[in-house]
Amino acid sequence: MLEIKNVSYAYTAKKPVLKNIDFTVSKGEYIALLGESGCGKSTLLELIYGLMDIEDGEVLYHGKKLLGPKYHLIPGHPFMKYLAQDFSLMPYTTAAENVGEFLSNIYKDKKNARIQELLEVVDMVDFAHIKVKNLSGGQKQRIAIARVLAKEPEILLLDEPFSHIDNFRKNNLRRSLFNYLKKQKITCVVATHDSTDALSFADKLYLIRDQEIISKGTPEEIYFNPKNKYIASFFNEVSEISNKEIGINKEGNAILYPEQINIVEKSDIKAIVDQSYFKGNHYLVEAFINKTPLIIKSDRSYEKNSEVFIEIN
Ligand SMILES: Nc1ncnc2c1ncn2[C@@H]1O[C@H](COP(=O)(O)OP(=O)(O)OP(=O)(O)O)[C@@H](O)[C@H]1O
Repeated sequence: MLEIKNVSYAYTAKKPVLKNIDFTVSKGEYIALLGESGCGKSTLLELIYGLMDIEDGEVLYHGKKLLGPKYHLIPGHPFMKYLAQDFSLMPYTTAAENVGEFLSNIYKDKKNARIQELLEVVDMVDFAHIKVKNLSGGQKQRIAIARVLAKEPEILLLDEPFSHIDNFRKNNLRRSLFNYLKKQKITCVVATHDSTDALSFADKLYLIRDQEIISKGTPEEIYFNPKNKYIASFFNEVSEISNKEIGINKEGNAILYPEQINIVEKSDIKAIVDQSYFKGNHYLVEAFINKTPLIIKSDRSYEKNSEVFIEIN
């Protein structure tokens, strides 16, 4: 078990980056750290990996404190791999050589089979003999993922692992990688600002804002019970409207995803359409109740200024 215990961190005395970060990760679990750019996700991964010393709080693995660079000549730990945003590849050697760099040369066949297996996981078999400097950004990122997997780490820390990969490949790669990690029971902590990296695969999400974890739970728990609009808007378009305006006899506001609002033939709630946006298999209709905007999922578009009736699911 990996334990992050009450970790706080500041690069400079005046500005804390992380405050009281506390969570545990079981073997084989996939944890996603979700937050806006600059909220401290990379810093947290670097602290877990041991690139900086933790003055306040501690990180434990199997109950043993992990120490930072003050105590290690080479920072990091043999059972853990960290994929930073800069990939750290060797540009003048081939993709396959990069993946196999840390594998033993004694059993050549075994080494080559392992490289092949990993190139398959990241769908880069066809590029095995291309020098890394000649690969695209997304291809480099896929090779970097294969490289950190090569020596079967017990813990994998990935910082925005799909940031350079086009949507065309992203879904397949996510499926392939996370299924592989689950099969091998590799514990994984991913830092991302993209909820789609997390929703379908993560066992737990931790949302970070203003240095702290503001929400934690399974993807379903957080998606269906967001504490506020900020949290909900990580996952989807959101509308916030006072309960009274939508006929709910309760103080406060309702936070609604587009699929929770329906346009129906007749109801007591009227809205005026502003725009309809084509989304492939549905439309998002932006409509106003007085001055409050609502984003509604619909199977058709509506003319600007048309009057529609609303029902809340
Ligand atoms: N070496 C450093 N020295 C001083 N401040 C730093 C250093 N590295 C990061 N910071 C600051 O710490 C804060 C958190 O940065 P961090 O890179 O951890 O955020 P992030 O959530 O990973 O963002 P991104 O997704 O853009 O990488 C930012 O305000 C950043 O400017």
